[in-house]
Amino acid sequence: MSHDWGYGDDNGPAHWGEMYPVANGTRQSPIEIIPSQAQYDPTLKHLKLKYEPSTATEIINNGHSFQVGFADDTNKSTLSGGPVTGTYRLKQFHFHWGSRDDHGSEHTIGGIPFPCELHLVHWNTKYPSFSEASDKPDGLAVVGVFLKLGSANPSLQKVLDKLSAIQSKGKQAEFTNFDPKTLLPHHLHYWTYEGSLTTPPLCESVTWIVLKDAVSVSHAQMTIFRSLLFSTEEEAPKHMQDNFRPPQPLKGRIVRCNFK
Ligand SMILES: NCCOCCOCCNC(=O)c1ccc(S(N)(=O)=O)cc1
Ligand SMILES: [Zn+2]
Repeated sequence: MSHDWGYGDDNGPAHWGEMYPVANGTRQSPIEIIPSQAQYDPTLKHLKLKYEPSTATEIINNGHSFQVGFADDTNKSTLSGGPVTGTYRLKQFHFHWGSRDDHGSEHTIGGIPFPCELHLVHWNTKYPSFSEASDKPDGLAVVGVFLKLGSANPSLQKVLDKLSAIQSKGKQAEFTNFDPKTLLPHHLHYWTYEGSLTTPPLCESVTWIVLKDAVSVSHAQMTIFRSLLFSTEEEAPKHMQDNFRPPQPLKGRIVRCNFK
């Protein structure tokens, strides 16, 4: 019987290595980003994100987070440039958040967490599919965006308005005509490093691109995230919160940045 992973005391990040030994590998994510130790790399290109709103398809509560899925059978929504070679297709975006506003992100900046972190997941089109790409060293590119407490975010609200339809694990609803670009800050300055998925199977297949600038989220909006449930409709309700992995050892990796 597979021991389902989660974020509880008995199946959380401290236990993931029992089932997924790569949890103790050499390029695990997230990490603590220390700006003063990042190396400016003038050869890094600007990040090119091209998203077509019609490729958004559905919103799903998968029991660990909620995600907005995209049709990835064409190059309509892609990431290129930045630290990557070639073209990566957008597959989904999702979030990680805390039980209170003083923590919740996966990456931290100088040891400081944010209340929430957005991940936009892309796969390398040199491979035939996301699944094929997901365990290759250059298979995935994830853009991480910090959400900081401030004014309500109208673009995020369009996503949050759908959460009542997917409160329990396994529920999904149609979600289309949404442009993920509206969730990004104006400037795409970034840190980049070689890492992994931050949830099992923790594959060491991710080129991380963490944006320096954050976007806003209000306290009331954070409360909507926490109204989701980890549990199915049949189970005792467990609020979906603290669904983040803490920072992992850098193990000699260099973090580069495209800004001075
Ligand atoms: N089925 C073949 C192997 O598939 C392994 C890939 O895992 C599939 C499910 N997980 C993910 O897609 C997945 C995607 C992104 C992130 S994260 N939080 O690192 O952005 C974590 C997990
Ligand atoms: Zn994530």
